[in-house]
Amino acid sequence: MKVDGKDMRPIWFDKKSETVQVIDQRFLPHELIIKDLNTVDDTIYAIKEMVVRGAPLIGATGALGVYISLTQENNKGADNDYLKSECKRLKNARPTAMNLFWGVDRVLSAALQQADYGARIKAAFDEALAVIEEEAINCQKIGEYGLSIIENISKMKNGEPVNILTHCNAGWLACIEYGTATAPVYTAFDNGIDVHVWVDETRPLNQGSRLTAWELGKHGVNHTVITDNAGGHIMQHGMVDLVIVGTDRTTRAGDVANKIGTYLKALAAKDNDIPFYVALPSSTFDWDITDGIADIPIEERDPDEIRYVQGLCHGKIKRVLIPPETSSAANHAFDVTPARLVTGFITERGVCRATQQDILSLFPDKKK
Ligand SMILES: CSC[C@H]1O[C@H](OP(=O)(O)O)[C@H](O)[C@@H]1O
Repeated sequence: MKVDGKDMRPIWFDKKSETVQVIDQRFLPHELIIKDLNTVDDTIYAIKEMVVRGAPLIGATGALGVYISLTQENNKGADNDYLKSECKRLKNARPTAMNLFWGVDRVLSAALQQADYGARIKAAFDEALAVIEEEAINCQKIGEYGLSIIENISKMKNGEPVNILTHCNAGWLACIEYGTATAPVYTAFDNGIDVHVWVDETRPLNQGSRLTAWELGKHGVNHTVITDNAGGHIMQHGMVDLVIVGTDRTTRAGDVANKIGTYLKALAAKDNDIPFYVALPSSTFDWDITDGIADIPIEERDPDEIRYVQGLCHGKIKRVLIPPETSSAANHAFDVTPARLVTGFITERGVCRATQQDILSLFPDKKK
């Protein structure tokens, strides 16, 4: 996507230095810092500490992590078991996003088909880049399919702004290009449709106020940052026409794991008869499970992410520290929205309702 006139992605292979490079999203929107990933440990750190985050991007980073493992100086010539153990370490970096397992396994499979070590490195590199380019195209298609949903609302409103609420960051920073939840927004905006986005700040790491607001601002999309708890109120007062969120893992029956707080937005949308769509590439479906509440692992992150709230106050960084001696904190990073609260899915193969039958109508190859 273009940022200040320059094409930008959250991850790329720098040909000059022959290094995988990423935007360190922990410093956005204040600073644009680029980080090299030279080792598997660098890659695991980047995923675990959310230097990179967002399901498709985590999958792409894991995919390149397999290539990095093969080219890492002290790994060259390592046997299959060692490569498989490094891939297991990569997959253990974060538990919820399905894309991580999909991306690593896909590149590992491509590599193991080559006996010659040099050919193995090339196969891993080519497959990882294929993952990246396919996910970029998939998000572009999500935008194209989601456009009609926004267009229809715009027509019903005689061109008045379509007010869309989103949670966390499911933008190009979470993917490669376009994003998932933001892809229909960017596509509608680029097609001249008047859109406005309500951006949930998304505590505790503020992916909405830090990342989604930055993205939308750079693209020129009108948006308003709100507290996480304001969503129900603005829905009740007719200020939201549509909710679109991303997902980290969705079951074959349509249960959706996404950033903590998504479930509450889905409940409020249902109560106010507001369409609630989930945008995802097929790499985010977990085809092996149906019951998301029972079977999707929910990441629990360091409670200090709650205890420390960074912000500028009179020019100084102020941290609000909840003393651990007196206050516990629980930091569940995701929740699961049951399919019954989801209006539909926007995928690279089209839009469908949130039922196993409708999902499989788009992905017949996944029928058991
Ligand atoms: C398009 S996937 C984006 C998805 O990932 C985010 O989680 P995190 O920032 O912890 O990686 C959030 O759930 C987004 O919806």
